Amino acid sequence: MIEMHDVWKTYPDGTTALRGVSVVIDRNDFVYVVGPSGAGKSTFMKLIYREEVPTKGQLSVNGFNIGKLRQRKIPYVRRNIGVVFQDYRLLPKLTAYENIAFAMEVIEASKRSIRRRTMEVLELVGLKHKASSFPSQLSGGEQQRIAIARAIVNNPSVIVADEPTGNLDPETSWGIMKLMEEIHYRGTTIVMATHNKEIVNSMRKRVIAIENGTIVRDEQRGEYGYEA
Ligand SMILES: Nc1ncnc2c1ncn2[C@@H]1O[C@H](COP(=O)(O)OP(=O)(O)OP(=O)(O)O)[C@@H](O)[C@H]1O
Repeated sequence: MIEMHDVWKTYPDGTTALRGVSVVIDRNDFVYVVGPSGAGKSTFMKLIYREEVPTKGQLSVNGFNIGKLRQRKIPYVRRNIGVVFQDYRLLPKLTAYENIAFAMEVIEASKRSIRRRTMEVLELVGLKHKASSFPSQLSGGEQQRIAIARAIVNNPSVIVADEPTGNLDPETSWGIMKLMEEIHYRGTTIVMATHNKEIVNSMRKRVIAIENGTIVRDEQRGEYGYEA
């Protein structure tokens, strides 16, 4: 569960990106975060995966107070959050398989469980046959599938995805969205920032709209609500 209470974020240069955000995202929610460019969506996401810390207010993820987290607890909390970016961020010198396995090596999983689980998630994203390909040999949609496999390999309770379909054509985007739905169905909370009006309007999930650093709308089975 993610809980924010009157969360503010001002960057070191004085830009205030979030102004008093309060929200509860329950276990197994699927939430789209929408809003104009510069509204604060990425900042909202970065706070959840602790890339940034709040300037003011309370934020907890799975019961951990993110603002006051001790350094040694950070890896433990991060392990429970998978992150997916618009630009995939795969390691170019590692194969698809190695990119995924690496996330398990970092947490010192056993060789046997790495092998088993990496093949399992490759299968889930439909890319077992591309296990030995390098990112440069994969299409954008395939790279994003590998990035999603990497994000879920350690069984996180939450996936935070910041514009995961931003670089993809509509058909490929739909495939990614169906995959996210499948992951959600298997019991993972999904928080996804997106500018994709068509997808938000047809999936009818919870929609949180952020404008100028505040939540202006929070609807179950919501709509995108802006011109694309
Ligand atoms: N590291 C930073 N330092 C200073 N200002 C920042 C930083 N990151 C973001 N901002 C500013 O904070 C505000 C919110 O940015 P944010 O990236 O959260 O918006 P966004 O809604 O994700 O936008 P987009 O849809 O364009 O990705 C903007 O004014 C932005 O310029």
